[in-house]
Amino acid sequence: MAAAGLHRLSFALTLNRQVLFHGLSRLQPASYRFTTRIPRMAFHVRAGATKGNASDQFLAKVHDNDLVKTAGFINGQWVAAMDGSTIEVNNPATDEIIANVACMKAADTKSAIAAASAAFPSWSHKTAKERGSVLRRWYDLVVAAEDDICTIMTVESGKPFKESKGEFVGGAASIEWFAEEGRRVEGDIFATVQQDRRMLAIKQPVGVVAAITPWNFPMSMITRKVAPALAAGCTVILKPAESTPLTALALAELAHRAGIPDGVLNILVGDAKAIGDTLMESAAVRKIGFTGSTRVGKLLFAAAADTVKKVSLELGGNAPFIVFDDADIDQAAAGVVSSAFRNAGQTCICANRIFVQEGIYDDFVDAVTKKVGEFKQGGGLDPSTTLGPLIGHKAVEHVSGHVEDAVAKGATVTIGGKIPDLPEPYNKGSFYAPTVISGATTDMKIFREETFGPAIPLFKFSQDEEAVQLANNTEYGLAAYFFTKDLKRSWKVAEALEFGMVGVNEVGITSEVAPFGGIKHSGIGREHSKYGMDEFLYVKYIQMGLGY
Ligand SMILES: NC(=O)c1ccc[n+]([C@@H]2O[C@H](COP(=O)([O-])OP(=O)(O)OC[C@H]3O[C@@H](n4cnc5c(N)ncnc54)[C@H](O)[C@@H]3O)[C@@H](O)[C@H]2O)c1
Ligand SMILES: O=CCCC(=O)O
Repeated sequence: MAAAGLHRLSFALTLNRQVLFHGLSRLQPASYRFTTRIPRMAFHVRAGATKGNASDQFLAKVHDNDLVKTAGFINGQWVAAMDGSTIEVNNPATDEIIANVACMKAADTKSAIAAASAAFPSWSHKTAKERGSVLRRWYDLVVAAEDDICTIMTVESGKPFKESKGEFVGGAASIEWFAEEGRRVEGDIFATVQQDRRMLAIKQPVGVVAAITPWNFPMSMITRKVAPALAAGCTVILKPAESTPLTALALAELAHRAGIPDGVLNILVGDAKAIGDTLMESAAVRKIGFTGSTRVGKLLFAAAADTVKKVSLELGGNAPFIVFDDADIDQAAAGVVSSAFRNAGQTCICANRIFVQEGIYDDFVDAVTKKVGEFKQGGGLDPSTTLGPLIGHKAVEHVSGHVEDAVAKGATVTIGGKIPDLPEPYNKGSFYAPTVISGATTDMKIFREETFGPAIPLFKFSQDEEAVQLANNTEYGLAAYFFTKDLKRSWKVAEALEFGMVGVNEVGITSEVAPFGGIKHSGIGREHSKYGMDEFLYVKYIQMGLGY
């Protein structure tokens, strides 16, 4: 990959200007020196900096150890917040500050809206092939920077490096998929009802798109919105989560190097409410693509009404996982553990409520408890770590509140149920021990609410209908899973589950080729696949009169 050689991207974590950690692109293999004490993080861009362009500015900021204060990307320029304010970014495994980034607000947001609006006419008039080629270059540069991006993700989100790699593969695949999919946007020609008229429909980009993303997947939640929006011909203002902005900034730098024109992709880091309100009030912003909590999603949904924006919302989940008595217990236990403890339980599609048929209940509790006992908690850059921290101490309180409530109502903790004893510096991190709860019942918080942490409750059921009724007994409708070897049961249960996605004998359901999204309070709209492209297009009906 020639571009990677010329435009090699490297990131350095610096302490008192002494480089403690250095991640390099795959052309120059990384020599990692792990440290847990990283009070300050800087992106270090080495090559590809042509004098006077934004990469050069980026480089200069890094040399001043100053990027941390700018960190907004508007109209192809790295900019500070207009009021000069900054916010801290923490490593949740150690609670140490790794960066201070710009805290942008309403005035910065207005400037990004102006840039995205000005860039829209020329970007939307490019051919799909031209846009696809730029996206493909972005994909190539992202792939060349894989280890750097995974390192950043791990340090700012806490997820183990191996999990960052997993997210990276999916996140990069979204760019590749939509780079290709843009060329397959097609319209319709309708059979005419009058001899002197022709009727057809074309699809056009909706305009300026606001994308707001969460911290639990710092890369893939971004690429699955930004890539289809850009492929469709829209321009974008992205607001990543304030706790994980660094991955987004790396993606912006690579997008710039790939040739995405100024103003087409803008990044705002900072005050969520001020940025969100300004984006939602703006008549120029024609679409909001949001992933995050159901609470914030509902606020944005209501706010979008005023300017009648197109909306897609990927919100919270409370996924059921049903294990029928004919299932392979080991496979089902492995499935539960891999789904429920992915990203330390902080995945919207994590198995959250496990329903086990009574004949196999005790064996299943034992199998899951044994598997959960194999996790090793610690810092994500340590290769032996298999379970990372939660995003913050509040999240630990939320999970422990669910566990305490379950125990108070009669459940038994078979493993975990506490804050683990970890050595320095992880004793300051936001860890909760992986936890299994047996004897769970429907009056417990853990049944009704999204736990979003490493604790799973096991409920007992006897009949198939009862399992489906329990599974559907939630306001959420994102993902559901079940394990059985019975074909007839598979169809009946898959069709009866009120969820946007169903995994049958499988938990790895996310793919760029398949529609991702929920129903009920889990959201509206779909990401990925051909449906994910439609979210950024509107249909225009054209009638041609031939009788003039
Ligand atoms: N359905 C999905 O695809 C999916 C994927 C990942 C996460 N999630 C959900 O996300 C939640 C966890 O993420 P989170 O805690 O970051 O969610 P969150 O709703 O607190 O934050 C999400 C984003 O919204 C921003 N935000 C917060 N308040 C805002 C406001 N008033 N206006 C505009 N933006 C605002 C945040 O800064 C962040 O960028 C969980 O509920 C999880 O299930 C859903
Ligand atoms: O948190 C939600 C995203 C999960 C995924 O992409 O598999």
